[in-house]
Amino acid sequence: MKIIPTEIPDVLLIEPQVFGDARGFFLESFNQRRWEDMTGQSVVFVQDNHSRSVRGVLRGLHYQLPPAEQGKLVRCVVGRIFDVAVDIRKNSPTFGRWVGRYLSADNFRQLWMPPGFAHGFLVLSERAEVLYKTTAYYAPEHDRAIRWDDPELAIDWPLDAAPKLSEKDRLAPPIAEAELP
Ligand SMILES: Cc1cn([C@H]2C[C@H](O)[C@@H](COP(=O)(O)OP(=O)(O)O[C@H]3O[C@@H](C)C(=O)[C@@H](O)[C@H]3O)O2)c(=O)[nH]c1=O
Repeated sequence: MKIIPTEIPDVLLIEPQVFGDARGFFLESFNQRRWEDMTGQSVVFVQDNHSRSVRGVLRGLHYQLPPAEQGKLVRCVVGRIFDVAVDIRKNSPTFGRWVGRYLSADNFRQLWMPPGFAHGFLVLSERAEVLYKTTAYYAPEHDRAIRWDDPELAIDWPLDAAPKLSEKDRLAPPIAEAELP
């Protein structure tokens, strides 16, 4: 497992070791002891999520307010996505900044964002299946969204057409009007 820092120190790109052979491949998608040794942080995941989306779907930017804030470890096991983490911690020196990385079934990369980040992704393949572990349970009453195309965030989504959004995401406010953690 390799940990690659990003422009935002708390957001990490993770490359698991992949053991390929004539049958296919094997990898450890998460190993708590190795994670703690390599990041120096302890983490407890309580929920695993799995979504499938078609090309052009954009889910996000989502987060949960305290006491239900979620750290997320995200990977894409079918297809390819552009995955984004936005720092929405009001007192953070990187508040409002974002990290975007391509995650795919071919590169096996994972993106880690701690609690205090909004998360979203754009699907770049015909279909994509995204799996992510979270450090807190889903809590609909604390669930919030920020608009994906907020000019203040200026996320450089690799889009060639208008994205397909949920109703909730279409109506999401800009960060300046959002209730933040
Ligand atoms: C997120 C979530 C949704 N649901 C239900 C609620 C709803 O009926 C249905 C679809 O929910 P949503 O429209 O919120 O799903 P989605 O737009 O995929 O929401 C997800 O987006 C990505 C970007 C994230 O980071 C996640 O944390 C989550 O917010 O699934 C759960 O039961 N548990 C969950 O953890």
